[in-house]
Amino acid sequence: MPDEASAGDYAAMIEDLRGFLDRLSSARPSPEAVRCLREALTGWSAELDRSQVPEHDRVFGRLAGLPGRGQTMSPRLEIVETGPDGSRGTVRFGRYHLGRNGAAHGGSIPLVFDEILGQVARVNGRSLARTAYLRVDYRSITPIDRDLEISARLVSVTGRKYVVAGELRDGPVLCAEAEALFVELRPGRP
Ligand SMILES: CCCCC/C=C\C/C=C\C/C=C\C/C=C\CCCC(=O)SCCNC(=O)CCNC(=O)[C@H](O)C(C)(C)COP(=O)(O)OP(=O)(O)OC[C@H]1O[C@@H](n2cnc3c(N)ncnc32)[C@H](O)[C@@H]1OP(=O)(O)O
Repeated sequence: MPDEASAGDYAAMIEDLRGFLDRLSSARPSPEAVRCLREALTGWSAELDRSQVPEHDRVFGRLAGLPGRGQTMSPRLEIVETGPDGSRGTVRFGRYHLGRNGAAHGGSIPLVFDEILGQVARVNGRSLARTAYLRVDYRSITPIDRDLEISARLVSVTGRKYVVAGELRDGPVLCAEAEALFVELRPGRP
């Protein structure tokens, strides 16, 4: 993990990256801008090639406490409250997550549910749990570019099995709901 000072920089860089992806996805850059961007990306890929590390030394997605735990794969999720019975927070789907007509892409919604529901299983579990199934019902379109409320609650625990349910809301509107089963890994199982 980075030290405290560089963790702050890393967190800010992840926010910049989210902003960049939003801008890129809603831009029509000129051919010259595309060429420049490509050159810059090629340079940064070469730089990052010099600091590749094994999985357990990665920083991306391992900064618990940061929105989205410091990763950009799923929309920006900020947990406001968490406990053994459940969690709640806010999530913002960016322009990067646009499907069509102002609605978030249907595949980006399970990503966020897997995150928040998985955290509830994790809080309750004795060891790591994996998603066995994740069912999402889309009830209404999920708008991008504004904070939505998301919640997860523990439904049942049966041996190694944790059933967790979640809701995504835009004010009074239920956008989607989900149910997932997380199964605690057997000892020694990768
Ligand atoms: C080192 C520092 C790390 C720092 C990290 C820092 C910060 C991170 C912070 C936070 C992270 C927080 C949250 C994490 C976020 C997201 C979580 C995402 C998790 C995933 O995204 S993970 C990827 C997708 N996931 C898979 O890649 C699973 C592939 N799969 C398997 O790995 C196995 O399949 C497994 C393990 C699921 C089960 O395998 P198994 O051998 O242990 O158990 P078995 O098959 O015996 O099932 C036991 C009982 O579950 C029932 N059961 C099983 N599957 C079922 C199904 N689908 N439907 C209904 N019932 C089912 C059986 O029927 C039986 O039930 P019963 O006991 O009643 O008979």
